[in-house]
Amino acid sequence: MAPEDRRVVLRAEGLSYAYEAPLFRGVSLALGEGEALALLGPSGSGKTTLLHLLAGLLPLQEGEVYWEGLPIRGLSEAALARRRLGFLGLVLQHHFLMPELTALENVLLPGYLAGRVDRARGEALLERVGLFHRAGAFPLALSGGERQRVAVARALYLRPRLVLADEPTASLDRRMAREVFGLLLALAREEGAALLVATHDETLVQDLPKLRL
Ligand SMILES: Nc1ncnc2c1ncn2[C@@H]1O[C@H](COP(=O)(O)OP(=O)(O)OP(=O)(O)O)[C@@H](O)[C@H]1O
Repeated sequence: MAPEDRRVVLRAEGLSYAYEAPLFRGVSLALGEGEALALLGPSGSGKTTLLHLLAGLLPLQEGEVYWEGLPIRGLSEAALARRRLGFLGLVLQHHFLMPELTALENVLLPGYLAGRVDRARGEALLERVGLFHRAGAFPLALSGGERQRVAVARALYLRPRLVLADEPTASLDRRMAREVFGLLLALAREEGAALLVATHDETLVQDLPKLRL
């Protein structure tokens, strides 16, 4: 690994993707420690597809993705899953919380998968997103904004180097969208995680560098 790659958390070179027809061509990007980048584009432009390629959830067609300098092409599903655990946090449009687990248990869930359960860390994150008092609540009893805040806390729990967020506030009203978005940005910055966030709402990302599809 070249020294300059150590601080580049995520790099993509010449990504092209087609389903039946070409979707995007030659997309390249680089994200350093603690940097944030907004991914913009109209509905159907391929934002979700690009995030899935960067997350190693969809096989690459053309181009390469590097996680901290390591090319992910050719890694097995098992190797990808193992590396993803400590490297990547995901926040999706739908919260994907487990309904049978409490808010705190949902935050701790990646810890169970990684064999690193730290209740105090989970509680501190819940407190940071303003939900310590809801730690024992089940997702059904939470508002949409509260669920997304739990999802943000869960994504940061394992101290990922990279957070990928796909329209994390699309299901929320304006005020709540601003609040959740602000928390996501602040938490990623505090934790030193690189953040790539796809959104169709330019007003949320005025201050961020932008990549347009
Ligand atoms: N598995 C698939 N098979 C075929 N076409 C697909 C598949 N997944 C997505 N597409 C098509 O690729 C295009 C891009 O989809 P994608 O979800 O990546 O875009 P997007 O920019 O995230 O859109 P949105 O903002 O509406 O979520 C769409 O036209 C979609 O119908």
